[in-house]
Amino acid sequence: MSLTIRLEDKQQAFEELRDIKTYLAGRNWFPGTSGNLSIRVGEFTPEQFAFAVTASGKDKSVNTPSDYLLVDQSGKPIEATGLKPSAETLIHCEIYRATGAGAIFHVHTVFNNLVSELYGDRGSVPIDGVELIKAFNIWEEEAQIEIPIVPNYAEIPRIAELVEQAILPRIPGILIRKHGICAWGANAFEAKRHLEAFEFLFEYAYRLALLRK
Ligand SMILES: CSCCC(=O)C(=O)COP(=O)(O)O
Ligand SMILES: [Zn+2]
Repeated sequence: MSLTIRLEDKQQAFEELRDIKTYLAGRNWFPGTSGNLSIRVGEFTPEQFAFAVTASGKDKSVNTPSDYLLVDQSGKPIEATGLKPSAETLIHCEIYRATGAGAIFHVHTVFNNLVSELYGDRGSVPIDGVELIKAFNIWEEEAQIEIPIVPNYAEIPRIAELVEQAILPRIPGILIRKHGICAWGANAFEAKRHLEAFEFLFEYAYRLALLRK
């Protein structure tokens, strides 16, 4: 069966990507062309879906007419284009397949890199009782969560194959060690809320570790 994407759905996804890219660039969360964003478009089954993704290597603090393209569940472009999908598209493919999410945002920040190294050997970042855990729809008092960390490899398929096992049911994100965070949600609004909450919690975890030293 072939994928049919409505023009208006594609345009809406590209507009939403531009808006969130502009906002995150304003927070300086795309240093050195790092980071990538995607929004799923159309019907979803784990075997077949499509998403709009940022093109590889672009300066994400600049908006141009050629910043996004549509790819399928294997990360292959589904329209004729001279653009290359993000080098990390396969990671997005695996997250969509495993979670059915509607949007995935990946950023490199100093705090997410620091905590991924601080807790890298442990395999997850522990967060204990911080109010902002509620941004993940976890409402219990003094909730304790673990944010999973996967190793960083030069070959993206090696990272992608670790994603499914690493994902924890209540936690809408994974850290790639000394690389960055992929956060997701049912839509762009939720993925942004999750990303901001993760970054707050990473700064908190880093500063708390320093205070306790
Ligand atoms: C310059 S950062 C190295 C690649 C990376 O980790 C990243 O997030 C950006 O890659 P893309 O291909 O999506 O531009
Ligand atoms: Zn990256």
